[in-house]
Amino acid sequence: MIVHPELRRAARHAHRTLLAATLLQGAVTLSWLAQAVLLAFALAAIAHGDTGQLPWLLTGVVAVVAARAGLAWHQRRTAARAGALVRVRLRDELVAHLGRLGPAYLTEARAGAVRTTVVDGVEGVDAYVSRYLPQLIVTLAAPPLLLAAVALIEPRALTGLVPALLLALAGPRAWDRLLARRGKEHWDTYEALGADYLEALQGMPALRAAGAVGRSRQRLEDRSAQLHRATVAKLRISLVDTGITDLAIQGGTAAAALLACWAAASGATTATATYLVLLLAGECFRPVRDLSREWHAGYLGVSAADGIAALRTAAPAVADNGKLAAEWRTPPELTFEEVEFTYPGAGGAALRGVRFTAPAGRTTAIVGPSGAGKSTLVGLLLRHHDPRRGRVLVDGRDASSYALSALRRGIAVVSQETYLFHATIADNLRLARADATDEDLERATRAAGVHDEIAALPDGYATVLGERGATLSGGQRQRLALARALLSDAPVLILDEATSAVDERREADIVRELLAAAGNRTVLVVAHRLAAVRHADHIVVLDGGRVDAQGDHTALVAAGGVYAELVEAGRTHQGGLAA
Ligand SMILES: Nc1ncnc2c1ncn2[C@@H]1O[C@H](COP(=O)(O)OP(=O)(O)OP(=O)(O)O)[C@@H](O)[C@H]1O
Repeated sequence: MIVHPELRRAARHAHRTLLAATLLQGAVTLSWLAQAVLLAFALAAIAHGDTGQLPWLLTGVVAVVAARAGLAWHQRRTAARAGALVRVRLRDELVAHLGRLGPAYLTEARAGAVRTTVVDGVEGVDAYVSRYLPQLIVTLAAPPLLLAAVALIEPRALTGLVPALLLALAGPRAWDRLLARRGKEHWDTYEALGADYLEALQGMPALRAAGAVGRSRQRLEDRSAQLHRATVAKLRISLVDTGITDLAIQGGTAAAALLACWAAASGATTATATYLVLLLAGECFRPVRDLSREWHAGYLGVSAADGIAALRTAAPAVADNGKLAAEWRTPPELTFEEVEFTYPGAGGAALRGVRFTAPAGRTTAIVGPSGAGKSTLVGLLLRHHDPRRGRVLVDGRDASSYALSALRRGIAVVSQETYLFHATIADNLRLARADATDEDLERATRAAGVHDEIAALPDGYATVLGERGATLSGGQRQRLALARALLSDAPVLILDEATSAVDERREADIVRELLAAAGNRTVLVVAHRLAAVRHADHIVVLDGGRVDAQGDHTALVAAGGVYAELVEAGRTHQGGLAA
């Protein structure tokens, strides 16, 4: 009888429907009671040889059985509706919260574990809330009423019934803590197995390339064995629990029967009362037996409850207290003011005293060696994290003063790791703007240099892509993602290594086309390869988390320093390739 606060909270999503399901469950229990009473009277009538009332009594039994069939059907439907409501609302809530947690959360949590919680865990909550909870309430309410009825007929029967009922209900409580702990251990192992499988499936090409498929399979086998052990440990406790309940039920029913027979044999009670006690004693334990059955269905929900609570209450990396709507009349200016940032748990700062302005409606390039802090800057602009010191200003206001969703809607990002979904090319593009026309799609794909390749496919824009765009080349995936970003109306466009998978010959052309298509948006281009950014209005050179220099290409080359070194390294690389 574990009632986890998270599950109680989930039940509130469908409290009316659940109340109806519980009342119907109560009505089903009452129908068993009515049947027992009618049968007791029928048996007593047979014992007395008084068969005149038998047809009415037996017709009553048939009517009760028919009514129960109808009530049980209605109860199951209502409970299923309540379960579906809870499932849908809880999943919505979790997915919305995941959106608030943003990508920063998934750098710590494992995607497969989150998937297991949101999919399997919520299914378990459905079973717990829709089947176990109504039965629990009925089990707590019905036996006391039945005991009161038995007390009125034959009080001596209570000496067998009450201790047995107390043992059946309270006995397994001694195991609750252990049961909850085993359930949690089982769930943690199940989550880890889900996470390992997802990672192994997604990383199959890397595993194969590294010749590590066998080792990965061994790891999955070990995890499966671990899950098996956790399942057996959980089952062992659960079976002890069920065993005690069964023992108490059998013992209590037998004791009540013996007492009732003894009372009848000694002439202390009538035949009707004896039959009534015999049948009602059985009914006292029916809800307990049903509860034991539903417990097994709802146990998964109890095991998953901690994980669901942890995900639902996980604190986002940034607070969403801003109210501004991010509706800029013209594309905004972006300013970094003495920005300092250290990743949680990292040894050193990723950015130190970064200060520069990306002018409104112009293109600013951010360049620098690997690890210089370029992507971190983009993350701060999108508020995946907030700076430890300093400010990021968008259109002159602190980024944190905008509502988070509005700020992120105003900034379209194409990063090195694009994400395309298992859907048609057109659907993937329309993620950015659901009402985009076919002409809008074509304009964007032309600017991103991918229209001709799409048009050459047998199904053109209706081609269904493999998961994560697996049926396209890396360069094609990136260019589709670029087209998608162009389609959005966001006034700020960020290209974070967005053309890294495109061959260098095409990169400069694509960037030129893109910037023309971007119109007067404020554009930030993060790039390793300088050919793509040399024509930017403004170039900021980052090194070791600091701004090393800024200006235009000519001035930066003339000044020497990191930028000139990067240009030189690029030339050497091209020379090496050409050689
Ligand atoms: N999630 C993280 N947790 C801890 N440290 C991080 C995290 N992400 C990045 N870093 C560290 O922050 C520093 C800046 O990383 P960042 O990704 O911003 O560099 P970058 O200039 O974009 O590099 P690249 O050109 O290789 O993509 C690096 O030292 C990196 O190791």
